[in-house]
Amino acid sequence: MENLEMNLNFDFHEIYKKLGIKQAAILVAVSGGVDSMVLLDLLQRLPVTLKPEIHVATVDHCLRPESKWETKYVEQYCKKHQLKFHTVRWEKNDHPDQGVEEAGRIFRYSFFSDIMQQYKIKHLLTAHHADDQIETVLMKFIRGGDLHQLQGISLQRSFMAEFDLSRPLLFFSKDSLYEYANKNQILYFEDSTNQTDDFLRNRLRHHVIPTLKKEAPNLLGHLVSYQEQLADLLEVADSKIRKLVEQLTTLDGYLLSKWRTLTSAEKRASLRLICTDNVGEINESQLTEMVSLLKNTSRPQGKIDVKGKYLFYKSYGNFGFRDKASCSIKIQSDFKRQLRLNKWIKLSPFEKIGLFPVGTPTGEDDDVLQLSAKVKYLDVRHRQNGDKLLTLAGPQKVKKILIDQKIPSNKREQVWVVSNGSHELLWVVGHKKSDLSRQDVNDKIHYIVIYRKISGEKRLLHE
Ligand SMILES: Nc1ncnc2c1ncn2[C@@H]1O[C@H](COP(=O)(O)OP(=O)(O)OP(=O)(O)O)[C@@H](O)[C@H]1O
Repeated sequence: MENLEMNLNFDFHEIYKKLGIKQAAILVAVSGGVDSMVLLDLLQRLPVTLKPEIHVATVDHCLRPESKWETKYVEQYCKKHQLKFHTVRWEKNDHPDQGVEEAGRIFRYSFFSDIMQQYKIKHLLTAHHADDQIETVLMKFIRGGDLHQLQGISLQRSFMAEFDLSRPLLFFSKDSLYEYANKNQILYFEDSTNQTDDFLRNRLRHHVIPTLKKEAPNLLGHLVSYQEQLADLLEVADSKIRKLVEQLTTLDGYLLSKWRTLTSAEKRASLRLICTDNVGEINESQLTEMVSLLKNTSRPQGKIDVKGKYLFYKSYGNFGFRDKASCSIKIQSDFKRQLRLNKWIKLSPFEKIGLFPVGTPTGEDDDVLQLSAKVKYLDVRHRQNGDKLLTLAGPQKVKKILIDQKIPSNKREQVWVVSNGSHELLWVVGHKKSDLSRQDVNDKIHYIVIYRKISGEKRLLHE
């Protein structure tokens, strides 16, 4: 017993030193259970050179009748030991869709961050210990998911960007914490819900972990060693994969031709990271589906529904993700306006088109179609089936022009055209002009049609 206490104290000092907190103010998350009460005791025994200014935070989740007495006990303890105490009651679940455990956790950490902001505290300490670590890793293993999660609970990580969260008891077993508490007559509460088998964590704690520990008394040592190896490998691999993804990235998504030059493992790993960056974690079978879509050279376009919210698309040279909501914004397909001399027509908040006499000044970025006096009627509308562009060589199918220019199918519908009132077009705006409109073909140019994009700044001035 004597040894144990000595060890716990000594190791705790060493670990605390490594955390780099020194004498700064800290917030300790204390539930009143054995783990956090032992942590509080150990913190107060730190040598003066390390001893921080201790604030304590306790959330009364109001889920058990006894929780208010536990909170009261922590408050009295703090008063006796001259520690600053903060508490709050959780009376309303703001995240009912999350499940009570998760919603409680969100509330707890948001309370901690409020206190930390108010008192300018940078460091939060919780009492997670080695058995929590084993339970967490087994739970991740059972539920499946991203390999990074098998690294489990870390000794220290950043928290809400501006703070850090440290778990100095992470290498101590729960048994050693009980022994320490009993030896030092530390009073603590047992959470009655911990005895039930209602939660996966409890089932692992009561039935699985004791059996594993019997087979491997140094279970935690093995776990720590695996986690260290995994952390090293992931750090090296992650930075390499990140570089690959950067090389694939363009303004329009990711470059398919470059992705196809990668090895099989690089293909999957880079795609996995692209998914995480854009839509969060995805399952491996969906990743396989995406890989085969990208590898399929006979289909230049394709899409896959992801999580009901996104579309993973391949479109000629690019691939990437789109929000389904933004893809489903329907264009007004029956839009049709006659072009009248000296009048602009607003096509969208970002673009307009107008018919003007030749000689009208145009801007550098304007797209201009020249017309002879023979033109009697002109309208502007979206592309329709059967549209053909008039050319000297005969009519050309608009669909073919757009496919040849590798315009993705969802963008093809949005293309504007200028027609003479039939399916015969003079201009597929932004893509191809009828050569019948060119100066060398027509006797004399009388009119010009100007297509102008309105930039954000100009748009504001217009509105
Ligand atoms: N009601 C509470 N008030 C203050 N701190 C708490 C409370 N409950 C738990 N904590 C802190 O969180 C640590 C982990 O507790 P527990 O394992 O019950 O929570 P968890 O929700 O499983 O974990 P996590 O908070 O990391 O998500 C405790 O050691 C303690 O420091």
